[in-house]
Amino acid sequence: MTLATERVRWSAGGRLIVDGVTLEATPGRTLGLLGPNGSGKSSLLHLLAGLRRVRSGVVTLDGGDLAVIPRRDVARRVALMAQGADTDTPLTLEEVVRLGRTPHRAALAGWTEADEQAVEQALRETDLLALRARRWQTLSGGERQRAQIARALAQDPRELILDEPTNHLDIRHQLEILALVRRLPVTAVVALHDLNLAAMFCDRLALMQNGRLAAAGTPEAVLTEARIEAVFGVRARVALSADHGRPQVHYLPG
Ligand SMILES: Nc1ncnc2c1ncn2[C@@H]1O[C@H](COP(=O)(O)OP(=O)(O)OP(=O)(O)O)[C@@H](O)[C@H]1O
Repeated sequence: MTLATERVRWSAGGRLIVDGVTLEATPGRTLGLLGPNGSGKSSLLHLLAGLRRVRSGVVTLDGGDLAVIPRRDVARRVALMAQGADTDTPLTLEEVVRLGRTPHRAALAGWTEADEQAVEQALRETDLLALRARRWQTLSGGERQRAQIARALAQDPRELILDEPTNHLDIRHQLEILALVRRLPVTAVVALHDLNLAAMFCDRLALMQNGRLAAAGTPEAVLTEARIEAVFGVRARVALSADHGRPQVHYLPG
């Protein structure tokens, strides 16, 4: 068991933003969250991370109501890399990644070997060892994005929630980061805009539309031509890739 939602609703600004979503992540697998701009993906991810309270319904972690689990216990389990979390900090890249260890450290306790190893591993896996001493302000958008992912990995979560983790990355790093997420022994929920990358790297997909779940299931089941047109308003041809066997979307003009 891991993260799940049951008929979850959340509203803001007098509007229902997440409207009755029931969803279950599969332990150890990668769930991709798709949907047009403003369809409620980020809002749902914040609910899954326990950073927002549902208006009705329930978010569960291992079957228990997330809202009653102490914040620190949730932070030891669930890491969220949010969109637009970037700040102008005077810290170095490595110092930012080390912040990921905060939920695991007792008050006044020193830096441990386990903390050190988690940070080293996170820097290695995100290809950032060479940049560790760089000041945050001097990093490119993509380098910062990889550092935010490294910070989430240093948290050593069992549930890893990523909101568009690849939108600033070059194609090699997009492929590497998504392959890494799939390879890690975590339950991952990842919001993505690239339907082809989602199909390649996610075990299951959930498609949001106007705050509701329009479809959920395997990439083949979710990414049909009719659904892409209905949800995104885009005509497309979908074929199984001869190289990796997953659906690949070819967008059609007009
Ligand atoms: N705190 C808030 N107050 C008012 N409206 C909000 C708030 N948070 C989100 N919204 C609105 O809710 C809708 C869904 O936003 P959300 O960020 O969850 O969508 P999204 O699917 O992640 O979009 P994108 O693909 O553009 O990142 C949007 O219309 C947004 O403006």
